Amino acid sequence: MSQTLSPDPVSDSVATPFAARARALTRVHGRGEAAVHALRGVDLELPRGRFTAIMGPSGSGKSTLMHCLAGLDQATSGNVEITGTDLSGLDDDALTRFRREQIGFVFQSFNLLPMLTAEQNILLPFDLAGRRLTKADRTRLSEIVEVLGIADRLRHLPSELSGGQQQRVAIARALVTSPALLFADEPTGNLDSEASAEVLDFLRRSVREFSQTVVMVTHELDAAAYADDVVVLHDGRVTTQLRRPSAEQLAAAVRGGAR
Ligand SMILES: Nc1ncnc2c1ncn2[C@@H]1O[C@H](COP(=O)(O)OP(=O)(O)OP(=O)(O)O)[C@@H](O)[C@H]1O
Repeated sequence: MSQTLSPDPVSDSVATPFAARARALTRVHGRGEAAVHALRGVDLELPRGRFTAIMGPSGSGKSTLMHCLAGLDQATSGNVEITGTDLSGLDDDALTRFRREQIGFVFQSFNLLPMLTAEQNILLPFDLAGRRLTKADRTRLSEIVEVLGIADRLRHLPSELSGGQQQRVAIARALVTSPALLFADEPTGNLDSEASAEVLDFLRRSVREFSQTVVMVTHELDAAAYADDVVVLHDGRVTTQLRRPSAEQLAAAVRGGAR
């Protein structure tokens, strides 16, 4: 496919070079003897327009970190800034609105609504926001579905699509509103290797071709190899940050454990 997506302006790109920033982030689940320290003081800066993978063993805090960064979970202490906005300063309604406008999500289980067509699923964020589609939105939609190779599947229900196609619909839904950040939680966990490669390749293209910022949680070394940066967690702490690591560096960092 030769088509490229046109860049969207990022509103305050001059003001903050980081799409997301966490400072001294802690998250404790439960209390007293049952308390689980899922994050133990995470400092992290995620630059705009890059593809970052978050890796680490099971239970190391990857999902908790992603949920705190995305405003789906509240940190016990510390703070998260997304495009310069401190999430702790927002009340519930403002946080919901902020998430809807600034953040896209892709989940392992696709999370498409089964009774809606692919196109209706992709346009759901506009319905939820009570927003009518502009001409520019329509143009962006056509570009995205063309690049994702699902233009001829828009009238189909999710049950009529393969797993890879369903995940591409989910990615289109996450991208259609031009979010400042796209979070992907094990996006290839339910896909075979061919469909995984397609999905990862598209996530990478969305970063290269229209400056999307993507943060992906994965435990697969092959998936992390598509990222520009890799953040490795062990026991609730960032133990390593790597820029375009080799497969060997990556494997060693994930095996490595806390230092
Ligand atoms: N709601 C919760 N209540 C209690 N403990 C929790 C809760 N959510 C997560 N935890 C604990 O926090 C720690 C970090 O969990 P988290 O799901 O963030 O890790 P993860 O690296 O994403 O793991 P996995 O790769 O298995 O999904 C784990 O010990 C987990 O059991």
